Amino acid sequence: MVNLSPNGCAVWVASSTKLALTPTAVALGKFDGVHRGHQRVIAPILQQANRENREKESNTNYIYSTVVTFYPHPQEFFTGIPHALLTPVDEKVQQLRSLGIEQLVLLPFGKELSALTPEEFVEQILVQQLQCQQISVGEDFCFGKKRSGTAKHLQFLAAKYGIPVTIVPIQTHAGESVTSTEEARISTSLIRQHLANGNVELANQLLGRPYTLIGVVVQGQQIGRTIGFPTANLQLPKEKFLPRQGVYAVRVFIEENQNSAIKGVMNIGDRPTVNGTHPTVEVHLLDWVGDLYGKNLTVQLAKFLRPEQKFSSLEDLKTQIQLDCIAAKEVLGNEF
Ligand SMILES: Cc1cc2nc3c(=O)[nH]c(=O)nc-3n(C[C@H](O)[C@H](O)[C@H](O)COP(=O)(O)O)c2cc1C
Ligand SMILES: Nc1ncnc2c1ncn2[C@@H]1O[C@H](COP(=O)(O)OP(=O)(O)O)[C@@H](O)[C@H]1O
Repeated sequence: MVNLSPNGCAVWVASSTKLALTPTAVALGKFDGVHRGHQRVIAPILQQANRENREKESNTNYIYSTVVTFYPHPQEFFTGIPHALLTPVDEKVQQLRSLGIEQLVLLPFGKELSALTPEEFVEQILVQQLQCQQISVGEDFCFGKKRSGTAKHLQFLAAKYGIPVTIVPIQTHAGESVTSTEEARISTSLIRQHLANGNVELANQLLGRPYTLIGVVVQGQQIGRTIGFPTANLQLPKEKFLPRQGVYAVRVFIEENQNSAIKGVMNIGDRPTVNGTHPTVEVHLLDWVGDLYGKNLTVQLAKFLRPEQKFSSLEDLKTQIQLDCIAAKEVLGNEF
């Protein structure tokens, strides 16, 4: 599968090593979120691939900058419980493409792969199948049966094949409440925690970009237009991690218009005022009129404004949404 960007650069997505383009310079990990820490792990293989490629005259030895990850998420395989993701596959591909990665290899994570010893993983997957020339991992990377292989172990095993391994130190951030290195560690779980608490600004800092929801607009109950606030209802990938329920100030991009942001307010919740039964994600675009059904929206979260409430009338809900729009304009006002 090839995923093309608007400027024509492509990411080759291989659902098994058999379909991978080789030889490779590999960054190994789960990379959910493609956050600032992940970006540091990915950087060395971009440099390596570029250097090697410039030196090579013929295409036969072209080294593909490749992210190798596991699918489904190993936690899902071990617990049997669906694991929500900050970046489902399509969004991960988008992020990797913007970093300059050429290939994403999804290793099917199951009984077979999880039973490989570290030695077997290196020999079969990295050396034989991916023809790896260079590897980069985070300091806390674990691999192989029962997670028995460490980054240092990988370095030792790969050296036998002459493959250099870069071990990237854990990236930390300096937050106000941070008291230990562990608390300061930039991690997918810390970002999830901030999002679950509505701390969007902190999550965005750790990601190195705004947390984003990408989905297609579907029909709702058609009540929005009757109160003067039509809302585009988003259908998201089922595994997408949702932040705290409530109302947010957001920036919205319609389809391919990635350069023109529209201010908006978003509600994530069950809509108790209209006796909603399931959570929905809906966005009202400020000072904007048009048809969005079937369109793809990219919604960047800027700030959590308030929790969802049950109002005694639609009129009260409308008054509150008017206040939400004012609050959102204040948050987003000077930015575009
Ligand atoms: C900014 C904003 C804030 C909202 N806040 C609430 C809320 O606090 N409580 C609630 O029950 N519904 C809330 N909603 C959801 C509305 O109930 C919903 O948009 C309305 O019922 C229209 O739904 P429809 O798109 O299915 O027609 C909010 C929607 C928006 C856009
Ligand atoms: N400013 C706007 N923000 C969001 N959607 C809008 C806006 N103006 C028009 N629309 C259109 O109105 C639809 C939402 O109207 P609404 O009455 O809430 O219906 P539904 O319940 O189907 O979402 C959107 O899907 C979009 O096509």
